[in-house]
Amino acid sequence: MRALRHLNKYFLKYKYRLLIGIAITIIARIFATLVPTLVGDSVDVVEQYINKDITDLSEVKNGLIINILLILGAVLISAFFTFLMRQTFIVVSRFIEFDLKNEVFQHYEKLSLNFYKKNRTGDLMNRISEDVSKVRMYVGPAIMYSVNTITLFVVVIGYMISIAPELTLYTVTPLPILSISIYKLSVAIHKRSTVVQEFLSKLTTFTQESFSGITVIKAYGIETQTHQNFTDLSNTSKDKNLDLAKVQALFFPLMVLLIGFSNILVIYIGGKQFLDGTIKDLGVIVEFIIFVNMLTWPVATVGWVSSIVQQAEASQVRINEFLSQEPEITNTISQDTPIKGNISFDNVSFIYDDTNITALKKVSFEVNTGETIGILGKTGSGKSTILDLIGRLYDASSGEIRIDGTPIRNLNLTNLRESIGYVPQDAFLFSDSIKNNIKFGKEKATDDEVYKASKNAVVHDNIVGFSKGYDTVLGERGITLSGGQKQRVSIARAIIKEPSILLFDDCLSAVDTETEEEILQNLNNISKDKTTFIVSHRVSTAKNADKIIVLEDGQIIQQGTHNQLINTEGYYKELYLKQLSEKEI
Ligand SMILES: Nc1ncnc2c1ncn2[C@@H]1O[C@H](COP(=O)(O)OP(=O)(O)OP(=O)(O)O)[C@@H](O)[C@H]1O
Repeated sequence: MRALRHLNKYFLKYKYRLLIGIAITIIARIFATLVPTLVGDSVDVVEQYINKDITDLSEVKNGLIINILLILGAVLISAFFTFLMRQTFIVVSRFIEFDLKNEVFQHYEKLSLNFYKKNRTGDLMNRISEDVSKVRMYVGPAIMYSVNTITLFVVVIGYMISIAPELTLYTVTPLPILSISIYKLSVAIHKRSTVVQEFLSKLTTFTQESFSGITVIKAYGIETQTHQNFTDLSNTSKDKNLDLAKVQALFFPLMVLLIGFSNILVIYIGGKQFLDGTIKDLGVIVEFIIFVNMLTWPVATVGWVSSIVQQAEASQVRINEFLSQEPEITNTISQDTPIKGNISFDNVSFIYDDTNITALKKVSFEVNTGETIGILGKTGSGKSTILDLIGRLYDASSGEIRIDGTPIRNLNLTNLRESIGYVPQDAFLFSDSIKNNIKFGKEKATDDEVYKASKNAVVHDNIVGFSKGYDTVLGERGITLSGGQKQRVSIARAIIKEPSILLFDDCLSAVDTETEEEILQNLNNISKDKTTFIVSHRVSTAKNADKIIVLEDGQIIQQGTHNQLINTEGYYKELYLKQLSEKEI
């Protein structure tokens, strides 16, 4: 139960609704317990007529009609309050489910990239949907049935003892057996449903990955193999589901068996006591039979509820496991720290802790506001890592990164991220309209601003060429756009933000050299008062930069301007000559 304590804050938040729910439940149960008493009274009236204690038939009829009307009234009132009971408890459970999902989602968002590398998307999705649903069963049905059972027990057993204590004892004896059996069954159900849950997780992950990577699957023609893998996985999942169904199938027969046993006891013991005169009225036996049936479901729910609580506990443990993860990168500075964009790296090294790869080794350089820096180097040399460190997606392992003279960790993280326009290597577009994808960089941007940014990113003409123009909705990952179009929409998204720092990570790789030239000219105008980083594999992209650094194995091996570097023997000159000859070809 320790993990479930996490939910106490929500119980506190909805305490008034819960208290009202408890009051409603008590009222509903009191009216429900009137029914057996009234049925018993009706039997007594008939018995008295048969025994000739009452001789007037119309008196019997009147008595019965009044009882029937009272029963109808009690049933209606009880039904109405039962409806309100469900409305209260189940509605609260839906509120808590909503709150918890939001809490988990917001926490996911705060967690650093390392967390996403260690945990699979399918697992993240399952904890926020399946696990939260299991927890809802605890905050809703489990609590509702517990309050219901306790109320019914106190009211019904109290009343039964008051009219026939010995018969009560015999009648309720099988009930704990029912409760324990249902509990044992529920534990077995829980064990099997945990396995079912694991397979559901695997199936979700498999499906999600298959359809995210559908292009690769189709391109390699491995649909049959993928389908076979899916079939194998879902076959195992089906077997586990069947195992579960077998145990679940025992639930109701077991209940019916034990109810039947209690009924036989009431009839046998009650009948004997009626014959020896311990029980005066036949109506008592009828009342008891109805009471036993009334108690059976609540007693069964004791076992069922304990299993729900166990499952909720297991799910909450999984949820808490993620909630307790501290974001590695946090905002510790509350005051605003406006950012101009003078950036310096001082002996910065960085090791990816999951792979232990040293991506940067003692890197030092400086860029000032208004300057553009080009970063070149072989693949895996650490170029993207430099950009990631500027956006504080990771913190440097050693050395110091300063922005406007302040160590990056001492800057307000929100201000820092707000002042960065980042275009990643792998442009990610959301399944939304092109316009909204661009406005993602500036939510309140006007249409004119969107057009201006698109024109600067040289993608406007492409967009207006689509039949729905800027309202064209992109598929998942923007698959309706070409690689170069995606990159340019992604550039428009960054520049519409008008940030003080622009980070372009090899984002012109899928664009032809002519368009690249046009974009670079536009960027030149836009970035006059900004600090711009251009990571590239092409000399043509970086040649106009104020400064160029060349990386190899995480170290700066060359730096200078284009003119300086083409006149110096080394990687840059070789690359330049190679790419120049390719262009001539
Ligand atoms: N998220 C990560 N987790 C672990 N290691 C990583 C991660 N990202 C990059 N690396 C490793 O760090 C090194 C530097 O990678 P980085 O992406 O910075 O290189 P790059 O120069 O941008 O390469 P490319 O030109 O191919 O984009 C590489 O050896 C890479 O394998």
